Amino acid sequence: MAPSFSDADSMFNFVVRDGNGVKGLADLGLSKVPQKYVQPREERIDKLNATLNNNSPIDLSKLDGPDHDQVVEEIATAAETLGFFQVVNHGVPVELLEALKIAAHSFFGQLAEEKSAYRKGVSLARWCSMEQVLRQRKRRHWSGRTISACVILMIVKPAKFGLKNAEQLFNTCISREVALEFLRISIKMVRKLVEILMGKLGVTLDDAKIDALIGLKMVNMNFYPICPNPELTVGVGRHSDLGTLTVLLQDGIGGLYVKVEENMEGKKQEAEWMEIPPIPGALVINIGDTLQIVSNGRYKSAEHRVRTTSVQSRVSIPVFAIPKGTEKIGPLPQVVESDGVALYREVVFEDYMNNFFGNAHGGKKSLDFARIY
Ligand SMILES: O=C(O)CCC(=O)C(=O)O
Ligand SMILES: [Fe+2]
Repeated sequence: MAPSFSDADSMFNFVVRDGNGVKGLADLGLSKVPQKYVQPREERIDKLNATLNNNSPIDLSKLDGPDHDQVVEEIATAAETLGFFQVVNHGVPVELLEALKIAAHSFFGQLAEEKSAYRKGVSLARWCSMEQVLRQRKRRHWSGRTISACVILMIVKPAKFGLKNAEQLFNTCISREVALEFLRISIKMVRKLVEILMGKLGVTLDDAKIDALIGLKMVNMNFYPICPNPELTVGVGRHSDLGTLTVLLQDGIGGLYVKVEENMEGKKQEAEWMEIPPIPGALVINIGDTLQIVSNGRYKSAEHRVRTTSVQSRVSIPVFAIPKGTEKIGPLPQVVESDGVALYREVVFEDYMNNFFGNAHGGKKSLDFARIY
């Protein structure tokens, strides 16, 4: 029998405590989402009012040929304007991308009891409903995700953590080799992109400095169950990513929207939302807050959000490349010198991160923590 959710806690218990996730709600076959998931009008995503980003994906293999400079230009321009672009010929084999998407579906397709082996406090490879993260919020997101910063630690050194179920996770959903390969190639690409973007600022960073910017890697798996009311809900609300760069694998369903605040001439305009459409074989790259700070505002950390879907469940797998907590993050001196002013102060990344996760912030307010002007 379907649970009745007579009070605020009973639904939370069903979704979080009992490990059913939002998927559990979706599986009840509700004809309308519970009120808690209905977003205020200004947060809803109006598909018909959004534009489509029809930029061609950037072909990274051309970095090794005569078109090198043009490709560098395309990358820098995208980072300076939208803060989002897509890449092909990135080195991750298509079969590997497919295996990752299947793994995400198979993880979330497990029974609540099976997934509970990975719940917070039980396993370092943990999964949670967005609710767990967003309990304080008035309105909830129609999605679930694994928080797998620790998965990465485990795929590298599972024994160190004494976690038997790390093996189990990787046997059930994906082989450790596949996950590691994705991480390895993605990070190689991130390193290259950081070098290129820094180069365009006139700065050459040594390996240690690049490591400082991308020292931690987190891989999440996001799951957006079928939703009866995509027009009323959000999969993930407006936010920017906190790190340096994010590499995102999205499946073919679509629903990722980026806020466009400037027109082609770089002038402020009334914000519009633009969909980043799925392109088979491509990976999405976006700039995070850290890179905006380090570049003194030259590269744009893009505000984005995700629509829910009524057709088929959607998965996405972001790799977040972020600094280590102890790193100090601030505008690069060479850039400040040429700009004549520092727009951000130097912050310890851990403080930035605590502020980022500790406060419900709509959009890009997270950057205010470091902003001077
Ligand atoms: O699912 C997506 O397309 C994007 C997810 C996202 O923005 C995130 O995990 O930070
Ligand atoms: Fe994001």
